[in-house]
Amino acid sequence: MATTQSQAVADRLTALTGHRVRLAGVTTLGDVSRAHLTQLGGTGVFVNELRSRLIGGEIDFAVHSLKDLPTRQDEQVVIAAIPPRDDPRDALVGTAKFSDLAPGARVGTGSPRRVAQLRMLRPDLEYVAIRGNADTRIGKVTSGELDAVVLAAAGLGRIGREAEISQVFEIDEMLPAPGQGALAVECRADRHDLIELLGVLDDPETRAAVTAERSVLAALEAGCAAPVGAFASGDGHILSLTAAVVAVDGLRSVRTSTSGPTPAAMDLGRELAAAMIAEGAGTLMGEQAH
Ligand SMILES: NCc1[nH]cc(CCC(=O)O)c1CC(=O)O
Repeated sequence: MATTQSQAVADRLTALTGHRVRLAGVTTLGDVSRAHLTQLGGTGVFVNELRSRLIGGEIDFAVHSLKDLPTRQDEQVVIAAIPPRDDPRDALVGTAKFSDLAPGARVGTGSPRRVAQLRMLRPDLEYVAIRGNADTRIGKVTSGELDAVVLAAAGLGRIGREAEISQVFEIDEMLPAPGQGALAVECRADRHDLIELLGVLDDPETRAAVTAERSVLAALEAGCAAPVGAFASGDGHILSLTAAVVAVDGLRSVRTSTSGPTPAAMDLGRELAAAMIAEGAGTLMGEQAH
């Protein structure tokens, strides 16, 4: 997935600027370790290795899945571009549609956000914690070990396995992770010419949407492993933002929506998070902080 999405960004940059791009593959701890992501310190494990190569000058820019970026920005690097977003939704790869799975069916996902929301929809299924890349996860369905797995539709599209999707969850039933489906193109903060060059890849509408979503996450002081979903979309002027915190038992949730002027995306997220905390979101998250 990382190679495909990096190559797509490289090709687009070449098409728009004429600059040739050479891919430098980087294997991170997150790729090789079998430990659960939460034990490795979250998805920051994918990001830190790339950032240290940027800072060391070994590579000029890095392509990340935006949802894997910690909300606190490292000041030595900047997000020079956020390209147009792919499908932000979650998808089921399985033997049947979600509503048609038999009671007790085994559904794999490593994400507390997904488990919590799936439990709200189908408390009668068994949720199994899994890790590994998309191929490994899908393999557990093919082998019969699991009846279904839930993955990001965008990731499945990037690895050419969208044909195996049995159902795409609507945003209303399953709020995606903040930034899901979007990419971030990062470079060193002192490379002004490069920042300008990479700017051709930026999609302001996507940037505004993911800014609002990530601002909710930051204001809730939550990370990528938190059961927090957020999604924003707009018409270029007004941004609509919905966010939810769901207890992993799937019994309680705080869900709120708001809308406001697109340039105020950051404030919109912050205000929504404050409203969620007032409704008890902090308590819900605190319960799973152990
Ligand atoms: N945490 C891993 C990760 N990071 C980005 C994606 C998918 C692509 C995307 O959301 O941009 C995935 C896999 C998944 O959630 O299924």
